[in-house]
Amino acid sequence: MHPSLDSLESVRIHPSILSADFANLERELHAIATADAVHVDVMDGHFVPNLTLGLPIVERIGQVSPVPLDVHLMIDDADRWAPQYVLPGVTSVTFHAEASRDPFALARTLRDAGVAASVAIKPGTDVAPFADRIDAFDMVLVMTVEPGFGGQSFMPEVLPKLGTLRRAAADAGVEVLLQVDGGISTATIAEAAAAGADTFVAGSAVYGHGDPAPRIQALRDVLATADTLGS
Ligand SMILES: O=C(CO)[C@@H](O)[C@H](O)COP(=O)(O)O
Ligand SMILES: [Co+2]
Repeated sequence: MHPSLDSLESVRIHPSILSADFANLERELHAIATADAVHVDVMDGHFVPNLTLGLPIVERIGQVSPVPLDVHLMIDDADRWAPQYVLPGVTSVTFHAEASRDPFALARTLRDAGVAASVAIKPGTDVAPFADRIDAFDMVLVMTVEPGFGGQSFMPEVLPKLGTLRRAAADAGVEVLLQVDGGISTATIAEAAAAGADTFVAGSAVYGHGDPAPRIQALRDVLATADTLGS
């Protein structure tokens, strides 16, 4: 596993600031200080039909956040842009396989630049090529919604991909984080954990209901009593 991930606990909650109050970002970041990382959704209006934020804002978030940044790039031409997101405070950069000409070469570039290299796959994307070369990545993000928007419904039909990846990692003898993103809540997190996920992004389940801290704890509480890591 990449050294930047060593100090984290075995189950990880990453609130997505996509559902935060963008007019009060610094306050919203401090409100999730009990999380393991903040998930930062970068959307370009091309790869997905939504536009969020880019390099200067991610750079500033990295300067003020009390927790590490888990950057999720939903942008075209990942090969060109992803390395530029290796910024202070950023511990992992996730790019979409569908937006890269060579995901394995890009992962190498990110590792060499000092961050955990992570590839994301949309619900319709075949997991096999990434399971076959699982050692190339420090994290794989299995999207549990179509990327682009927060607040969508969880897609349980993608969960078998997690088992495929978990078995591939065991066979290869490597440690890889398996992240799920989209529709994660107290109602769905246990199912994702049982399927093999260990890193959980939650946007609308954490933000927008008053204090986020009890929302983070509620997700942890469900995991504490759930089957995890595909067991
Ligand atoms: O990447 C994305 C959406 O494309 C996510 O990170 C969302 O921000 C998750 O939001 P919820 O589904 O948890 O509300
Ligand atoms: Co995301």
